[in-house]
Amino acid sequence: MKPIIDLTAVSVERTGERVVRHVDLRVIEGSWFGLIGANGSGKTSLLRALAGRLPFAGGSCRIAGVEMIADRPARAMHFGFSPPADTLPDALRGREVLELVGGNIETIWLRLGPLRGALGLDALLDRWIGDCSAGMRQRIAIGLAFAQGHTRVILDEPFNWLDPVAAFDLRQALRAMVDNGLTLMTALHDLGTLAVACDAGIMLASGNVAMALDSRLLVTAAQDPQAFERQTIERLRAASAP
Ligand SMILES: Nc1ncnc2c1ncn2[C@@H]1O[C@H](COP(=O)(O)OP(=O)(O)OP(=O)(O)O)[C@@H](O)[C@H]1O
Repeated sequence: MKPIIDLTAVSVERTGERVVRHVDLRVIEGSWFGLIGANGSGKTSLLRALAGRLPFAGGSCRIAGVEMIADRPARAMHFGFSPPADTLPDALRGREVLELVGGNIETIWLRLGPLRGALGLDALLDRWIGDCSAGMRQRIAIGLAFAQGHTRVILDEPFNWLDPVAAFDLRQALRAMVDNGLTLMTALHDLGTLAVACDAGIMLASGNVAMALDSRLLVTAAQDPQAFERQTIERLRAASAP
């Protein structure tokens, strides 16, 4: 199958230091691609560059067959991307932030589909962002990534701060949307979600691909998530050993 996102030897620099090095990855349309790796391994930097929030320092980034390595605005237009939850404006209510990004709330609900209930967004519409807990902010931030109706969405650690019920409901809703055609990329720290929900992925270590997690491996992982967790933890430990 032809990839919709095709990165070859991409690099990203932060303050002059190369933090993503010659990474290759391919994402098939209508699939969920997971990135795992130690803190500081480059997941956020790679996702932010793909979403046009940072420049690439080299390589090739083809999206739907079009080269976009040097075109940050085109990449930013192409993907839904949630802002970091702690950067949402305190002085606005949930509804105002969502409508600023996605227009009329009824249209936004249509775009969000099962995420509206999974994220409990109705209860947050009239709440000031400044009065929201970290998990409430996270719910709104995830909603924003879908508010414009993108069919390709990038989420950086979307399960952070969510309570167990919300995390479960979000995972189910995202999986249902992927089964319906959404292409999703997420950074994850939760190996259980990677095993049971993702179709493919990579493990990053010090900005390099330490392990490709292909669909065959993840099908096996879903059958025995505990064994997958043990093996992956060993790989992560080895990959981040000094
Ligand atoms: N705003 C920034 N300015 C300068 N360097 C940064 C910045 N953000 C991250 N870095 C550096 O880039 C490298 C990769 O960080 P990045 O945030 O991409 O890792 P990560 O895998 O997402 O980590 P985590 O799991 O902790 O979120 C680290 O060495 C980090 O110190």
